[in-house]
Amino acid sequence: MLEFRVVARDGRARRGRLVTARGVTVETPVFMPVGTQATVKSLSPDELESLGASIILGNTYHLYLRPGAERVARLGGLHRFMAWHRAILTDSGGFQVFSLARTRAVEEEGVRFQSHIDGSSHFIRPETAMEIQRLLGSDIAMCFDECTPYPVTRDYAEESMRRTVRWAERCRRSRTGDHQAVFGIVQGSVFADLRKACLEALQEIGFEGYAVGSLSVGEPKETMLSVLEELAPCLPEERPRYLMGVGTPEDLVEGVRLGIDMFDCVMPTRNARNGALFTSSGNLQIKNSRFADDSEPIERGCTCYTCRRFSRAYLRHLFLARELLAYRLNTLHNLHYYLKLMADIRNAVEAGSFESWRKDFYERRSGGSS
Ligand SMILES: CCOC(=O)Nc1nc2cc3nc(NC)[nH]c3cc2c(=O)[nH]1
Ligand SMILES: [Zn+2]
Repeated sequence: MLEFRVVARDGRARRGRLVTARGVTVETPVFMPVGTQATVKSLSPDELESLGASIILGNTYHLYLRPGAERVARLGGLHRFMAWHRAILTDSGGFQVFSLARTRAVEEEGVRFQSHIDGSSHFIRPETAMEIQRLLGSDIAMCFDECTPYPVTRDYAEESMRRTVRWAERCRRSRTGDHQAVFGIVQGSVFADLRKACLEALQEIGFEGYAVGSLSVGEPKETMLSVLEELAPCLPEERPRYLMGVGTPEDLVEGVRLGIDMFDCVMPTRNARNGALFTSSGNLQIKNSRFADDSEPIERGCTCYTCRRFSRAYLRHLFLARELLAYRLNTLHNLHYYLKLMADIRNAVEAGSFESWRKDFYERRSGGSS
């Protein structure tokens, strides 16, 4: 059973503590680095630990296609396979099937799709998604849902949401792994009444945590925030709240302010590989020629491995030379930035000073008192 306690509140923001059934503690609000193919790209598990990561994401869709869930189970499960002994949340693959797979057909029974790797045909039912996550042995499994694109008509959103609820029922009844919690995913696109109807139906079924799906799928920022503003307070107080696929540093701050506990996003790791680096005053693109002779670190005062040792000039050189070390050093910095941001947010919520911390956060980003 997944334990969760809110230990402090500051407005709608919550400071909480998750303890997985295996006994791993996750301080919330938390950012979960994405480890799509059983690795957070370019980093070792020891480096992830030293960055302070407590929980990472694994992608069911990818691991099902390669190397296969049965193979990972035969080798002792995902934690042992990738030597990561803290917490793992696996997504159900719903989003990947909708965003990655070639040709797909959604039926009541499940989703038919072709692998983006070799074009082979597959059919995933909600029960299959839960079986895959059981074999992987993650600490938190996600229901198989239908991620609704943006924009859609209200009828489409309602039809899709009702299917997600029927699938959630089937997921709840599926056999799950020992010590594995299951989260439901709230759908309903941008329609507040559909979102609330979905949440009520999911609470009827009963889950250990509740995720907000189909956001950060191309909708305007203010639309995402208004959906959250209305929905977040309705999510069960005493259960973890997870906003999927979000987001930029500003999104994390606003998500916490609206009562979200858990976040995942490929941004820090993907941007690192594209040379886009996060700093307190905004992003910098390391390949920019203005850094050619810059002996400063990415960000003065950043305590990450990269900033303690290397100059912007060196990082630009590595990036232009497509040296593998570029991806590692950029990723170490960006993940450090995200994980440190969440640690600062946790301290501010705990101290009851989140609003003043938030004001400083924005001042620094608008080139204020840096
Ligand atoms: C992480 C759990 O994912 C699932 O099992 N289904 C799911 N995943 C999503 C991932 C998303 N990423 C973004 N933006 C980058 N939006 C997302 C929505 C979903 C979703 O509705 N449903
Ligand atoms: Zn740094």
